[in-house]
Amino acid sequence: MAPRSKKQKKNPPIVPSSEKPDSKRQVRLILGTLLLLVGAFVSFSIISYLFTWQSDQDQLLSAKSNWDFLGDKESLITNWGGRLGALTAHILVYRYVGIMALAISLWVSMLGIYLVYDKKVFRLARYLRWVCLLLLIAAPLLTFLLPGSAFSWGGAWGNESVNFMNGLIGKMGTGLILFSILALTVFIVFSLDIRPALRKARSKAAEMRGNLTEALVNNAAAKSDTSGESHPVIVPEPEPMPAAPENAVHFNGSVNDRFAHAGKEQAFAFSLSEKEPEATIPHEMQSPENAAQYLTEEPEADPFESEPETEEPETAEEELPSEEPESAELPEIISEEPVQEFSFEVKQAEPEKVKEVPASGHISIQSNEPYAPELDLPNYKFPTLDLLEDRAQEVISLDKDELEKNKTQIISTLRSFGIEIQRISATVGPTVTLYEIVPAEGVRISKIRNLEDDIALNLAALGIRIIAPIPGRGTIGIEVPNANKQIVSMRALLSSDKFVNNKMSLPIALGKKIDNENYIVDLATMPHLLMAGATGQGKSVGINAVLVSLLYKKHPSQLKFVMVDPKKVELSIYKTIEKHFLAKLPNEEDAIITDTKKVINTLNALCIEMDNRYELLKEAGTRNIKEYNEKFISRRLNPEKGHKYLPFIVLVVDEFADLIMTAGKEVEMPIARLAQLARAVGIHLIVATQRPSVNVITGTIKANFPARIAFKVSAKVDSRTILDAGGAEQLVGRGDMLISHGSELLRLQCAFVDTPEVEKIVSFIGDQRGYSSAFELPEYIGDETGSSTKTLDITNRDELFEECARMIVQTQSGSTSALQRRLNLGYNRAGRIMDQIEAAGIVGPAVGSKPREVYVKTEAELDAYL
Ligand SMILES: Nc1ncnc2c1ncn2[C@@H]1O[C@H](COP(=O)(O)OP(=O)(O)OP(=O)(O)O)[C@@H](O)[C@H]1O
Repeated sequence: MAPRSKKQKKNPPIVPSSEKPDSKRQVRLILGTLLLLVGAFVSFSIISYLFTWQSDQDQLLSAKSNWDFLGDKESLITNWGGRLGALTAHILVYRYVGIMALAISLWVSMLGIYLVYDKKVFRLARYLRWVCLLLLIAAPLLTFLLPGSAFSWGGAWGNESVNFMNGLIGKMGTGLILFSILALTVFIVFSLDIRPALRKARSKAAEMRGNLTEALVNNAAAKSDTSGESHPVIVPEPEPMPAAPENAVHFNGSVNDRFAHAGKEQAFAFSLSEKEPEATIPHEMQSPENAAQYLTEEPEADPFESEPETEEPETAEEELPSEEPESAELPEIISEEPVQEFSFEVKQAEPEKVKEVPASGHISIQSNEPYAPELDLPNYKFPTLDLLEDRAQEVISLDKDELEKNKTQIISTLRSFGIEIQRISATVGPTVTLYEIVPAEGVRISKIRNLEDDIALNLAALGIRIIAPIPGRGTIGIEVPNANKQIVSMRALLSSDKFVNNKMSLPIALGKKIDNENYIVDLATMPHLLMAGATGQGKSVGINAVLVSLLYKKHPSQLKFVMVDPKKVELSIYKTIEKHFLAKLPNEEDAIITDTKKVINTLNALCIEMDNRYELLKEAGTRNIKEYNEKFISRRLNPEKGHKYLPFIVLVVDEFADLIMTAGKEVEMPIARLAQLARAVGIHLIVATQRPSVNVITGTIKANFPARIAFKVSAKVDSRTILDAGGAEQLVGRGDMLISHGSELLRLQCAFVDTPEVEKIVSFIGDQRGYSSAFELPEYIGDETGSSTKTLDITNRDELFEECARMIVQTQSGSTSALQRRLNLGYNRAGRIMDQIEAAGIVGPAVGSKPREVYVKTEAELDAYL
């Protein structure tokens, strides 16, 4: 057959690879593997880019060059393909052809597979045509259809071509042209499919014609029968199947019709034979078997098939339906054209696949892998215990003489006031020893309580505290400071089982109780901490103990600190861990806030963060941060709807009195609001002050800080201000403290951690790879302070603010994506500038994906405004 010989010319028989020169095969194999890997990597990176572009784009665009970006070890890239993946996807998608770049990478993978297998697994030439067509048409179409989208669906090509066409023929014209091209393409593609359908329709018409003829003939015969006359019946040509082979090739449906109806519907066969008079193989079509054989050979003659497949005849033979002329599978089976059409459908399905893969890969809902926030910094190492001093040797042995002396003195003192006791026992703590007495029957406790000062005077010791009675013990306690005080080792606390193996959200090792039990509590349940005490009594050490505990237990992705240090020296040591653990306002230089004005903005930003978090919790149907994060980790929340893993935020204010003195209500109000509400959303406060007066620790503050720590204070009234009870004035200093938590009042010796140790810990953390910048708090644009706040905002504006505002006024389109494209800005920066432009009243609020309304109509108006 002519077509067969043509094919043989086109595709010489495949030489088994073993017969080929080895080196050639090896080169193909290596090249194929390389292409396959490159294609897979680029596809993977592009899919990832769909989800990670927002966070990576700023860094990509701010890098001086691509090489700089690739070499920047500090940059924190979220693309699954790392820096190279992010850059490749960015170039292909953003700078060139948009999401259609995926078609290129898939094609490269196919080419790789082809080279590796050494045979035509895919129809590469045809697919290449498709890729080109997609790149040309789909990119502008996507840009046209998604005009306000921040994501560059059509890439630079899509944007430029649509912009050009918009300018040239307007939006309507662009739409018309694009859709016409689309319709034309679809028509060209589908025209291959229309012909079998047309053929089928024709054959149906012919069949009907045949039936009609037959009916007429029968009718005529019946009439002649009734009239008694006998006329010869003229029936159209009786040849069963006069179809031409070309016909069989191009119009398979009708061919099958033909052999299915062969012998039954002569008129049908006849009608076809009329159209294809040069029929040469009608006999081959007489049986389905023959027809199958015949048909399987036909594709080779298909003039539309540029790359006939060697495997296809087998498939055709397997799938050939024997009787069903209208089988939907028929085109696939017997002709190349339908295969071509089918492959088109597959290609259409490819973008769907792309949609699915990211959905499962990124959007939590479909992935089974729990989300791990630690993967932000997978190589982060927690500080080691050897960074802390080993103070185990400093444990002071119990002085029996001292104990005996104190016991005798207590008994004789009480006796001198007419108080007899039944029993006395002692518990030796790190700083004080607790003597517990059981008074003789009939002794009134109030009598002992009233004698507190006299007993202390008689014992001639500083720091005596009488607890009458000890709640829940039925005894009266007398705390007497030890002559030799023991330093509570932070290292011992942090290595204790209670600290290492607890399930607390924010465990803090505060110190040791009198009975030497480690006091480790969960800051999340406290939920805020107020620390007060006279200067030099151990407040800073206390804050360091809390911060160090958290640093030893939490990963940077789980915890952020907002540090306020009006004294400028206490917390500055933590600057080293800015990129790991600190949070700050956008565009703010220092993460440790020392300026009162900035403190107000920061506190208000925290309130915004709190409100935002409440919104997220509400949307997620959760009641607190724990439930929310659990839901997020188990991938039941969609990050595309703004859900994200929420780290705990701990606000540390070192000198609260100073802030209240300078800013008063402006500071007190947000602090009170945060203290009241922020607990559920994981924002906790640690506020310290050395002036525990009532105008600093106001009723509002006190009411919202159930956990309060008092170091030694100078007067009983201060102790009452802090704890609502006396006792803090009796403390001995150097970390000796009272903690009031709920109804409990406990005496603790604070764990000691020295500044050099903290320095070692923070530099251990700071030396590791961190985030690209500190955790960003929401921007706060003050409005209560009127013009002064506005002036402050102007100074904080992005340097491209004016340029962007001008561009928006010129184009009269408040589109963030346009800012991104034209000024080569990252998503976040463009969004921030747009917010500033909105705050300046130049554009209106965001309305879905549409551009914002522009309020300023002319440049002159804008100049006047600026
Ligand atoms: N827990 C402790 N164990 C042992 N010594 C301590 C402890 N806490 C504090 N000290 C001693 O007390 C000194 C002063 O402590 P710290 O600097 O914490 O006081 P402060 O209350 O912060 O003072 P200021 O308000 O003036 O900064 C420390 O240098 C240390 O020697």
